[in-house]
Amino acid sequence: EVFTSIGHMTDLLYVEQELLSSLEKHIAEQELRLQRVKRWKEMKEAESHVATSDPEGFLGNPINAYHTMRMGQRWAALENFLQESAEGFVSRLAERRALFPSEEDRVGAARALLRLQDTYALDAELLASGKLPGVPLVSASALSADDCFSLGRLAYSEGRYARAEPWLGHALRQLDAGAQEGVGDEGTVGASDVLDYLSYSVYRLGDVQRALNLTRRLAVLDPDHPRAQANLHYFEYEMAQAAATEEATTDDAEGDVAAADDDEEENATVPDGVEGHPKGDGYFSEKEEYELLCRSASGLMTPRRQRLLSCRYWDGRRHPLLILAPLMEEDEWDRPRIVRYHAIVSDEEIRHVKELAKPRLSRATVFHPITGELRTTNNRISKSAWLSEDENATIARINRRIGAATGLSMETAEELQVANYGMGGQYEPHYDFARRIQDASYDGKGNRVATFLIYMSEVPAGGATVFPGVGATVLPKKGSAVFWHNMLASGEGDYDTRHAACPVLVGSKWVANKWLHERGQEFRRPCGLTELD
Ligand SMILES: O=C(O)CCC(=O)C(=O)O
Ligand SMILES: [Fe+2]
Repeated sequence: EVFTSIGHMTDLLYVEQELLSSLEKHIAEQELRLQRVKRWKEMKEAESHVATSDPEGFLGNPINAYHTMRMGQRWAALENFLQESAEGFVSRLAERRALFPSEEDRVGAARALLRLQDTYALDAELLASGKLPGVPLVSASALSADDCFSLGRLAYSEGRYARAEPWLGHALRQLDAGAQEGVGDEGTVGASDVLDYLSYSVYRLGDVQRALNLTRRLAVLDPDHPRAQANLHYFEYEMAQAAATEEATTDDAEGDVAAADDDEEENATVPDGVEGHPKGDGYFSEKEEYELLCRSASGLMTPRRQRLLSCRYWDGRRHPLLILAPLMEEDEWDRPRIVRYHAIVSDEEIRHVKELAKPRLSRATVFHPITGELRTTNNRISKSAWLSEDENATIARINRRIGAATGLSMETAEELQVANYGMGGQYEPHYDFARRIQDASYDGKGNRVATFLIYMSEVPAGGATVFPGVGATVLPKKGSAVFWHNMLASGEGDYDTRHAACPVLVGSKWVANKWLHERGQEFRRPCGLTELD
């Protein structure tokens, strides 16, 4: 799929550009051909006029009669001419079809939009308009009624009626405001499709009166609609009941209402209370904590703690690479200690690394916590590539700089992992170190003792690295890197290092990870004596 990396999606823009220029050529050719057809038609019209004003006189001329006997061939020639005209372009289109995003991409992209909406609490109408923070005004064209309907239906199919309602409502308003223009069957959603889903969503959200009004509209538009009449009666009945007994609730007889898309039209059963909050106030699940941190740029750093953080020039204890050009080291967080190195890689190096990585990017995988298998999941939406220092001097230079900055041995480090995030690209909360003993040995190199995370792009909106357990937020800044230890000096994993990459709202986020391992660090970072050291 392509939606998981913005870098790969850029190829599509060139495919479209090429198709547009062949379409332009096609249109120019068509215009010439149409002119020929028109001239032919005019000539035939003149002949036909003469012929029909005196049919027998006309056919009395054997030449005219002969032409008339060839009538079939002449029209067949026109038919061929008209048919073959589209062939060149259509076959070009067919060739390119293999490069188009798949249905899996479309659904992935729709899910990404809904995820962005969840994480950043975005209004459907605002998102549909494409006017997002950090986006140049001209660059996004709005989502059509069709698009809004698909997004609403996706949320609906997951039982998320509160999420579905604004999308369906926006689709309906767009349809009411005027028909959409498209070619072929683009833009075919009708108000009755939208009303079908919207009325049921509204009903499930408890607004029976509005569900009734929408269903009335549906019944007028489409009197033979399979669900409209029955639902209409049911909603009317329920309104009457509600008027009779004040405390009548909406969900006591849900089985009688038919939901759009339901195979069994009676006994519609859709999961209850999907949007509800089962937990009491003041309790945040990790996911909520994660989303909260992603929304707030500053994290939970208090001014008092903040004062203890500082920045300094760092020469890696007089490391030869850094003596003349010390790094700017800045504290980002105190516990776990997270530091940032500014300007650790240059724009030129970044350009080069991206170029090396791009053709090798493939969908990132995650260890299954129980089986230990590597697989792709929605928790990690990015593509990545491993770059070896043996094949490239830039990679070798970056690795040496990481060694100098951290003072750790690079002998047991993994290769540089370059990642590019896709639409709504994220990596949900995880530890970088392995928790299963089987995985933690890493072929005798020991566990991932530390992470050096290089930001290779700015991210105009979203895409922060967050640590939900402690409330830390780190914003991507191109050319800088953050560094933390994943393990306590005792050799235990530091569970406070659980972290995540927030969904990218606007931009193409690139990072490079360098994971350093335990072996080789014994004299550089000695063990502690207690479990918590
Ligand atoms: O991209 C980020 O901000 C974090 C990435 C990360 O945690 C990882 O790749 O392990
Ligand atoms: Fe990570």
